[in-house]
Amino acid sequence: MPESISKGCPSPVTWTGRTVRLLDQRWLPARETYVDCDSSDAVAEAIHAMVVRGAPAIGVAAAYGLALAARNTTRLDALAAAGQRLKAARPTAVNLAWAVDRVLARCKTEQGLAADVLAEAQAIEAEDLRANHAMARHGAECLQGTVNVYTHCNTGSLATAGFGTALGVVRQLHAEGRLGQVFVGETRPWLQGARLTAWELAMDGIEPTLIVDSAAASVMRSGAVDVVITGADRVTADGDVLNKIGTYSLAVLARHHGLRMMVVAPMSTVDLDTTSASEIEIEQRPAEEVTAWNGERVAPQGVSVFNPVFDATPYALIDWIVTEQGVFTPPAS
Ligand SMILES: CSC[C@H](O)[C@@H](O)C(=O)COP(=O)(O)O
Repeated sequence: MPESISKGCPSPVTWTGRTVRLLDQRWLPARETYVDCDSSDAVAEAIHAMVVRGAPAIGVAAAYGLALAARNTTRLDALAAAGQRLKAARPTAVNLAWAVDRVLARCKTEQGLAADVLAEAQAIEAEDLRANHAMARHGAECLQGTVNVYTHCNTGSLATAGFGTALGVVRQLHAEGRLGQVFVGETRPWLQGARLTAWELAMDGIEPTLIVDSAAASVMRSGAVDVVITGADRVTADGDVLNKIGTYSLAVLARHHGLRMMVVAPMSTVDLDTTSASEIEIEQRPAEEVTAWNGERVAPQGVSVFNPVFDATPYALIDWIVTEQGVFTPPAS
């Protein structure tokens, strides 16, 4: 398997030397457009607006955002302030704060600051790509024979430095000729599954079966799925998994139907400073994401909306947490 991104899928984040170029994921697959950010604050805004999304990808974008900031200042306190604004763009995926902290930790002196920041951002990007390929191999090794998969959200090249986390395992199974059917949940309200995962897989010649999220239970009951494979936005020290809203429901359903649940995430997603999910801020997004459909209002005016974009799945419901350093399994209960 070549150490590259999947065939044909454009990179979500590109350092151009003058700007951070972001593939605007809000309009995919209908329109392939790019946003050129020329400041760290523009990158922070783009992360907040979900021009770029996916835990590892926002970490890479933030690291390059600091590279932009370091072109305009040699002051470490100014760089740290830019880092704080980047971290505040989205609270749940720990890769964002991890990447900012890692870049800042490298910057001990004002001399050669711009080059140091850029080198660290490039290292973060390269390491993420390598981690994805390692996780793909580890994840596929956990599974025997031909495997029918259910996956959620988008965890592919668009969400990472390339290849993907959960989708990397799907790609690996495909490369080994062991991929059966792949069910992709549409992932309301932002439709990462329908818009992004289905698009990415098609580019690799993998034909997914797209379903509405609420069809998951009956598809599992029909016997068409062997394993649910998702990514993560944060894994706590206790092994709780924060991931796209709906992941917890899928884990409960998988356990009820006797299916396996695999979470695939690089060590940059593992937050050993947090013990359990209850300590983590779950991002809430605007009501309009739920009350409107394709720009048209569908819910009555004034309806109250609760729109958390992540949920927490307890470790006990997970069979494997796959990282580039190896596979963790919960202790037998
Ligand atoms: C590999 S990215 C981490 C996740 O598994 C991904 O599915 C996810 O939840 C991303 O959320 P998003 O809100 O689209 O940034």
